[in-house]
Amino acid sequence: MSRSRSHTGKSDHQIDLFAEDTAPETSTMTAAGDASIDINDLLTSPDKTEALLLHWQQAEWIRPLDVGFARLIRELSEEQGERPHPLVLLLAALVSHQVGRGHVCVDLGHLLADAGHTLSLPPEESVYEPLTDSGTVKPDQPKPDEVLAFVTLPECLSILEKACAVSDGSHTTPLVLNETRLYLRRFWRYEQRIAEGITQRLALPSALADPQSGPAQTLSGALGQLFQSSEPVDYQKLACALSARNRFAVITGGPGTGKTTTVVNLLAAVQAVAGESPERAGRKYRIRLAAPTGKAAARLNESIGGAVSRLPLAELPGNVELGDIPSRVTTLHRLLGSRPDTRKFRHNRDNPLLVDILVIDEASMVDVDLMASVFDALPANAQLILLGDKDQLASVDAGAVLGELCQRALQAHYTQETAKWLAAMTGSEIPESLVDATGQPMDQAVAMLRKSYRFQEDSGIRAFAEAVNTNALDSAMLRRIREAAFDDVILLNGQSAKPDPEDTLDLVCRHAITGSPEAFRNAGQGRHVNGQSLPPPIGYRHYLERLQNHGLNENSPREDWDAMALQVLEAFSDFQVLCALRKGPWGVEGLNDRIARQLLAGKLIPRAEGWYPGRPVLITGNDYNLGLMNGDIGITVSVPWDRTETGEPRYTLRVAFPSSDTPGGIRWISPSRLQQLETVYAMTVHKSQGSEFNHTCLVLPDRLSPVLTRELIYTGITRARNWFSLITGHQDVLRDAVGQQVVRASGLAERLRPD
Ligand SMILES: Nc1ncnc2c1ncn2[C@@H]1O[C@H](COP(=O)(O)OP(=O)(O)OP(=O)(O)O)[C@@H](O)[C@H]1O
Repeated sequence: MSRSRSHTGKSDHQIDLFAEDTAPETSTMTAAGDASIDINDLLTSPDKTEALLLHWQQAEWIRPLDVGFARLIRELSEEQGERPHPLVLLLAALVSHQVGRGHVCVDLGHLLADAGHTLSLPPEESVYEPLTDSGTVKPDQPKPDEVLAFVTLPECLSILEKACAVSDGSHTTPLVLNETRLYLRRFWRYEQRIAEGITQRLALPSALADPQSGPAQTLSGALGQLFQSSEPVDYQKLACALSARNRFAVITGGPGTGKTTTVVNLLAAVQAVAGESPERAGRKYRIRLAAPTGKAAARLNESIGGAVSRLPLAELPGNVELGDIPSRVTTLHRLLGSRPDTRKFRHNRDNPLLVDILVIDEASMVDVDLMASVFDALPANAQLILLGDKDQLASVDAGAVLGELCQRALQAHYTQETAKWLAAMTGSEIPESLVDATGQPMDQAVAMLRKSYRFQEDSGIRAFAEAVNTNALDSAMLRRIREAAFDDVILLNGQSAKPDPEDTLDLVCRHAITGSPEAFRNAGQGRHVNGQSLPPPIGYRHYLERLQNHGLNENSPREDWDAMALQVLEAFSDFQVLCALRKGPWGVEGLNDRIARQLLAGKLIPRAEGWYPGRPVLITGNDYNLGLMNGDIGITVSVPWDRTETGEPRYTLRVAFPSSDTPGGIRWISPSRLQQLETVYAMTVHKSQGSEFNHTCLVLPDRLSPVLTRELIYTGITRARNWFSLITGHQDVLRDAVGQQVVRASGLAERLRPD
């Protein structure tokens, strides 16, 4: 068992993983009192491993929660009369750490091959200037790759298999080992419930399977009416057909590829099939639409109404009426019936939703926990359709469900049988490149939309997003952006490779106020979109001036205040600064502070701290009492509705939020009632998911960090509807970030593969 192998070139270590059986128990070590730790010794006793974990906790490499979980495993093992192997404790803390970083599990093969990279430990604050003197990364700190350097996969698996805290899931243990993946039990269950929900649905027979059957003929007829494209392959029509056939389906596509349009057509088509079905006796399907956040739900609400009103209902079979196609979108939490202080929902296996078809938009934001709850709440034969952009950032919490389900979407991998069926339903041949005789069941339920209808062929936003997404960001593209060769994209400080940080941050503030129309091609003048002339890009001055000059007074009726607040909220959503980080001068905190001070200097706001008229706020946690959801945005307004002791009107501050119940309505909430919020002149790209802004400015810091990834840059760019500006603290950061991809450890794709 003894290993002697130099892995860093610095020293040779010998660790015997089983030495703990004979090693004398030393007194408990505390990280505080132990400056240097002998790497050879770390996996020889639970105490020493715990001391190592405490060191990592003190260095803020791992969370107290991770150490606490390892302790819990130790206690549980000892209660069962087992002295836990130190490696089990170490891995318990590391799995917990990985879950905190969005992974569903730890792949032990990857971990042992490259622990530093797999765990992102030590945390890389910067690759340009290593923070050796910052106090965060201590040179004498034993690193995970050093500690795990002599552990082999077979040894590791053998130790885990013997541990009483670990099982294959067949009985209740806090850790589950599935092949080489180690899970916290809860997350293993989430993944299992999702995989079961999908597999069970994919196996259900479809009344549409025979192209000659009545229902299939109705579907084909309805699709013919709904899609009149002259393209050789209409991918929207194909997606509709595929999703109609399956009780579980995924439609993925980039911005403006017509996900909403497709799903509205799909719902009309399936209602036509229901209307013609003798078994259903004309009874239509009960359909619900949901999105993971209030913001995403509101956006879909806006776009779906238009798409529904354009449906050629009179031309469809099955007497489809407007009321058969839902146009109200709810949040997933509201749909499932969330309850304060518990993760459990009102709707579950025992109390399923009354629904035949559920459509979830922006599904990339749904984590494994919520997705498992969706499957729990759905009746066994209900249809689930996920919509989203597979290339966007994954959910904030653990998992990357949509991304994993769409791993093979680009090449489709449709079997001959699927391709033939699709050709029969849509009337067009499926390209050979999308056909694969070895296609898997999951492949037959995924459709990718490939043409953007929102962005014109010459759109810079579209070209830039595509270049980022395909890792094809070359100097020619960057030059075009820097020189305003596109109408809609500008790199504002592209002249210098490493501009002065203070100058750059000042530039962000000036840009945030005006939107810098002069920097865009033709100063942003003369653009037309869908035949309408587009106003030039704007910044925050626009909404603040609108608020300052509202012209209302004590005698103005409440409806006028509501209408004004709505206009101000709309004006605010015309522009948004996005950034990658939370802390530091380039993060949300630093930029919010700096932009507020600049707005104060420009007399656009009366104060830069605390509550003041014009302060925009982002809700950061669900508040069921107030009916506010994480991601909701409100603007602070001074209103004359309170009275002084003498009965005179007194101006006080209220925060105006768009009403989630009444379209166009406003909820006025006193600042003191708001619990979890932050100022939102700057917002993280993560928080911006599900939102879209007329003009988006993405600020990248002056150094690379692990959060700066291709998915983050792509998500940032695709939040822009008409104008996109980029400001970067270091030009290499953009290139390097595009080279980093998010890979989340999970076993979902593996579980969906047939044995
Ligand atoms: N087949 C089509 N032919 C012409 N225009 C289309 C077609 N499909 C969609 N559009 C138009 O393209 C725009 C974007 O469509 P839609 O909102 O359905 O896309 P989306 O993928 O849902 O967008 P988002 O990225 O905002 O989620 C809309 O103006 C829509 O009317």
